Amino acid sequence: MSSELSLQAVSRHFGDTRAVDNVTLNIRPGQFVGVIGRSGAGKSTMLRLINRLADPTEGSILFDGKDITALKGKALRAWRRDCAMIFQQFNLVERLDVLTNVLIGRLAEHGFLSSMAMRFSDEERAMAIQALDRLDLVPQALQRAGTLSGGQQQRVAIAKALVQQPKIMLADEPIASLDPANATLVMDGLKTINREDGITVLVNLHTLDTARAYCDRIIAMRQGRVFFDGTAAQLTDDVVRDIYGLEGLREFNEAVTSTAIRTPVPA
Ligand SMILES: Nc1ncnc2c1ncn2[C@@H]1O[C@H](COP(=O)(O)OP(=O)(O)OP(=O)(O)O)[C@@H](O)[C@H]1O
Repeated sequence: MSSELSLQAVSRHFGDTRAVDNVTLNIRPGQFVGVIGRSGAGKSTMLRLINRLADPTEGSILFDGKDITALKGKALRAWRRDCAMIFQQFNLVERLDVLTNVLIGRLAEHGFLSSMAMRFSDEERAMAIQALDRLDLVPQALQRAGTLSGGQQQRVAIAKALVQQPKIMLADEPIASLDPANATLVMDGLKTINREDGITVLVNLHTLDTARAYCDRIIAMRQGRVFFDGTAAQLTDDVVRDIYGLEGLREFNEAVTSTAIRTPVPA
């Protein structure tokens, strides 16, 4: 199927650690997929393999039928543009204003010289303002990114990803440092983009409630393997207990409560 993302028996080992262990998944275009699991379960490594920040030890990853693990040079840069990544710590240039940070998302389209000069067209500026508008951030457009709250910074990061015009958005624990109100705004932003633009979203989450509320499909990982793959409705405590036993239920609930030990960024 066109634009399907497919992981085929993918593993990534670090010495004796099987960070990702024989994972096979097919993700249809436009799905909103949440990945949950205890710290160390392999969630980040899986996203990093998809956008080629890491390479698999075994297996292949296909998008649109093309093996993305074989891409190099220009083709690899094009894949990274198609597959935007959002990080827990926002990855913005704090001393630059919000609009410029969003425009940086366009640099993959520029040649070396125009990248160095950070020259952007009127059309690109309009695109960046429109992306900020969708995330309710136009009033902050000329403010330095470092002066925004954590939730606002994460929404800027989403706007920056959006102007890349990606086909997939990968988000590695985008709300783990945020308070609940800001976390809701960020998740709402991702959901709107998913619904309105049909962009596939794959998001690592620590809270089961968030996964249930937003995701069409939930994948739980344990020791590098897929431990559960289904809809939120299928993910009742009874189902988890039936399939995985009491130990599984305990692990499931533990897996998603570790947010409490993270330090929130002030709103
Ligand atoms: N670059 C690396 N070198 C060595 N080991 C690594 C590396 N990256 C990840 N690992 C190991 O792989 C396993 C999976 O890590 P990963 O970060 O993917 O888990 P995670 O589910 O994202 O955890 P968290 O929720 O804490 O981010 C862990 O045991 C981790 O220590």
